[in-house]
Order: sequence, then C-alpha cells, then structure tokens
Amino acid sequence: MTNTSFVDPRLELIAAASHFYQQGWMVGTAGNLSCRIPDGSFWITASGRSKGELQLGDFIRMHPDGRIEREGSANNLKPSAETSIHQTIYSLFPDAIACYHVHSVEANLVSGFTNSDNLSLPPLEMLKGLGVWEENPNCEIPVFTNHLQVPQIAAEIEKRFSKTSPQIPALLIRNHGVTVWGKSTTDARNYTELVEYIFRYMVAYKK
Ligand SMILES: CSC[C@@H](O)[C@@H](O)C(=O)COP(=O)(O)O
Ligand SMILES: [Zn+2]
Repeated sequence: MTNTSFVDPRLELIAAASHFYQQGWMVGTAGNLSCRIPDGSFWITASGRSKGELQLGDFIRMHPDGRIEREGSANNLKPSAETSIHQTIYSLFPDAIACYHVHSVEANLVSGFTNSDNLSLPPLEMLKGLGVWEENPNCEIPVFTNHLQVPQIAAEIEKRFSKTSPQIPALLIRNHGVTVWGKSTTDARNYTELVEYIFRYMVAYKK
C-alpha cells in the first residue's frame, strides 16, 4: 500500500529547532530554519521567536520573490531577519529543500581561527557525511563577514557562490553562526550536526 500521509514540514522544523536548542545552538531567539515546498515557496521561522518552543503559528510562507503567502501564514509576524540568506541559497541551489542556521559557541570560535574568507577543515571521516569522499581531503568552509545589513551578506554569498560552489553545503558567518542546506530536512539536520562536530573538534584540538 502506498503511504500517502502528508507531514507538515513545519513539524520537522519545530523538531529540529527543539533538538538544536537542547544542544545550545539556538538559545533564546537565535537562528532560523526554512523548508521549501513543492510550489517553490518556503516556510521560514518568523523573526524573534524562541527557537526552543516554536509552534505552527511561528512560521511564515514566502515566495522566492519575497512575497508573503498570507494563506497559512500567521498574521502580524515578520519573517526572519535572515530571510535574504535563505532566499539566496534556494535560488543558487535548486536542489536545496531545507536551510538551517544556528549559533553555536564553537562556530563563533572557529570563525576566528582565520582572517581569510575560507577556513580549512581537518581531514576527518565526518566530512564524508557532508559529501566529501576523498582520502585525506583538503576541505574548506567559506567564511563571510557579519555585515549589519543582512542583505549585504546575502549579496556576497550570491556573488561568491555564483562563481565557485562551496565544497560542502555550508557557510560560516564570522562571529555569528553557520548556515547549512540540504536536499531534505533530514539532510540539513544531519549536516548541521556534522559541521558542529567538526567545529567542536577544531576547538578541542586548539586547546
Ligand atoms: C539572538 S539575536 C540573533 C539574530 O540577530 C539573528 O542572527 C538570528 O539568527 C535570528 O534572527 P530571526 O530574525 O529571529 O530569524
Ligand atoms: Zn543568525
């Protein structure tokens, strides 16, 4: 029998946020999560919601051009302040279905390990989980400046990634946090855990 049951993707975002909150990566209102749906629009967390206790009404449905879909979206909520980054990721990577952004202590610490716009990652087995199938890989994560105006960060992401795709589906914003994307909510959740493991390793190695 075919399973035709429909799971509201917001439930997966709520579960992921709760999990990340428990890890200390989405404390208070930090971070934002989104998930693209078949008509090309995406659900994104509304701005300033407590990420450890999201509810279905804490999301906004947006079209790629920035238009808010009122049907299903709660009224009087503002979309995440970092919506322009999610829009940019969805436009650059047509396969991306989910985009997750979290703020961990380790992501901030490792972003200070280099002044360059790329951070070298150690050649850990965990990189395979992020799609890097090489022996002793020489892998880097792109690092972006944390401009006060978020659309400026988004514009720099667009500019760099239009020329060169990153080696892994992740980017770091200096002194801010990491953003990952994947072909499913499960992939995005796994990638978030994997990059955070690598950052933890890097911090522990430095001690
Ligand atoms: C703890 S404030 C963090 C915000 O400035 C921002 O970086 C963030 O990740 C959450 O913003 P939001 O507008 O709630 O999506
Ligand atoms: Zn943020």
